[in-house]
Amino acid sequence: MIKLKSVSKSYRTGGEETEILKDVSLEIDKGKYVSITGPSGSGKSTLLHIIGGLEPINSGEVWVDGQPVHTMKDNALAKLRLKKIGYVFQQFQLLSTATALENVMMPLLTMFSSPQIKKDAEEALTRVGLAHRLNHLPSKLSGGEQQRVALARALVTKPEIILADEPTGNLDSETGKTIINLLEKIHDEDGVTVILITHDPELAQRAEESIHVLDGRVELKPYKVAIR
Ligand SMILES: Nc1ncnc2c1ncn2[C@@H]1O[C@H](COP(=O)(O)OP(=O)(O)OP(=O)(O)O)[C@@H](O)[C@H]1O
Repeated sequence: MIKLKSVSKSYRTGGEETEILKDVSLEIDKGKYVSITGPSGSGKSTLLHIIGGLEPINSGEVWVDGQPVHTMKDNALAKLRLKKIGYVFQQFQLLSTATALENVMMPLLTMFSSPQIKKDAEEALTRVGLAHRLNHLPSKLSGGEQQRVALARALVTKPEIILADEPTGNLDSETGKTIINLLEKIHDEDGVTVILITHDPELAQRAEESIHVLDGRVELKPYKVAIR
């Protein structure tokens, strides 16, 4: 379960404080598929970063799987992220000098011995349909393939939560759909909690619940039947 209790977040730039999230409370049950929508600049990424322990808050509480993210020190946060959370970003964020396989092995390097790392990374890449692209550099892959590598990298640690920040934003709509289909498959098969930021209302409605961010507040609305 992910729980935010009265969370406020502001940024200070040039001596000016801008409040992005105001007294936000919400709960996301384990295994849910949730979309986050809202206008540009409303604070969607900020909210995702707060949930993932990447961004400190000004006040309130953030709980992830019973752990108090708001009070945890950097080391403990890094462990929590590594063990429980997989990230997928709009810009893929792959290491350009490393092959697909090496990119996916990266999160595991601190966790296991090397034969196991390679096997797990190959498995993750096979799962996203890239068994034939293991040794390609990102520059030799299409945008959709790069995002699939990023998805494999997020999966490889067997996370409980996948946070996806507009993963289709840099892809054409058909390629974007293949990424969303994969995310949905992973959610359905592994029971992973998925939180997806999207500007596409059609994609947002495929989730079980949607969080709408507007003027610093959030509204959580259930979709009675996920449209798939
Ligand atoms: N590190 C930062 N320092 C100062 N202001 C920031 C910082 N990060 C984000 N902001 C501001 O906070 C607001 C919310 O940003 P955020 O990226 O969360 O919005 P978003 O809803 O994800 O936007 P988009 O849909 O355009 O990606 C924006 O006005 C942004 O300029």
